[in-house]
Amino acid sequence: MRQPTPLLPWLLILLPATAMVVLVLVLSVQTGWRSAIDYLDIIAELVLLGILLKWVQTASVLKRQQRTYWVFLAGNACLVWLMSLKLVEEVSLYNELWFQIAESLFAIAGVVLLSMGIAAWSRDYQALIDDTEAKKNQYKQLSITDALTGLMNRTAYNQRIEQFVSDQQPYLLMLIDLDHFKQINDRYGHDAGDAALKQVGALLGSNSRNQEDCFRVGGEEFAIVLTQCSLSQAESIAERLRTAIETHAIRWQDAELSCTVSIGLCLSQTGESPQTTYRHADAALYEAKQNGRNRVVVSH
Ligand SMILES: Nc1nc2c(ncn2[C@@H]2O[C@H](COP(=O)(O)OP(=O)(O)OP(=O)(O)O)[C@@H](O)[C@H]2O)c(=O)[nH]1
Repeated sequence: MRQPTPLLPWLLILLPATAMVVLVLVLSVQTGWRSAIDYLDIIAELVLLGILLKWVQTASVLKRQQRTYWVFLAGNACLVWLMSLKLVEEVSLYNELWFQIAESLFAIAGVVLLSMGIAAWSRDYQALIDDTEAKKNQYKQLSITDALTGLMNRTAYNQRIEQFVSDQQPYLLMLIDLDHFKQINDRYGHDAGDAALKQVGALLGSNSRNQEDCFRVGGEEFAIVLTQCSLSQAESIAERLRTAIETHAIRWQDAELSCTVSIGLCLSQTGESPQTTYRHADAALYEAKQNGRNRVVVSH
């Protein structure tokens, strides 16, 4: 969007003001000066003029919203013209009909344009607030989302578990780790490894009761948290997930890779810290790895 040149608004205001000063001098010579008391009016009008000019400077913060900015500026210019004419009238006693009409027109135009400016500014401001709010939510969402898989990340996992602990709600933690994942990276390259992580993540997400229950908590490690579910139900879910991954062909370019996972499952105990529950699930996962991988082990 093209920004208005900073000089132009000032010229719009200052040129007529200068013209008015010249007019005052010329008309004063013709009509003579008023009594001293009327100079109070002149001072008041000068103060108002000063305020309006200050407004022009303040309104420059609106430059991003060009239309609003120009409406404000035009409203201000009209009022500056009005004040200038009033000054001329006050100082020089010049009071012809065209002067009165011009003053009225500037007064009406000034008030209408400033009102329109204020309405437009309120709309712009509201849009800015909405935009900021939307961006804040977007950044918040990004901060808890894993960029590769699109699943919730470790931060989101920690927040969720903290919530369970503070609500004293028991939960089942399933730690899922890809088996021999290093070999996929070594054999097919890091991009193939990424593709495998994405596809396994998608599979876990779509097989979870709720996508929000599924997290990527490490390089090739995922977690699923379940509530209102018995240990044996969770074990069948884990078994179902393990089979789904084992039988899924991971597509990478023209190749189809296969991959298995080991799963450690643990039920949190009342008063237990999140770290302890995680350690128990991790120990079960380690056991699954030690016992030959591609299996589910429940922590007892
Ligand atoms: N492509 C890719 N690889 C990753 C990412 N994060 C971690 N890794 C790799 O995952 C591999 C993990 O290797 P290990 O810890 O030895 O585990 P593993 O080969 O799966 O063996 P086990 O867990 O014992 O079955 C390492 O090679 C890491 O470089 C990632 O975001 N993308």
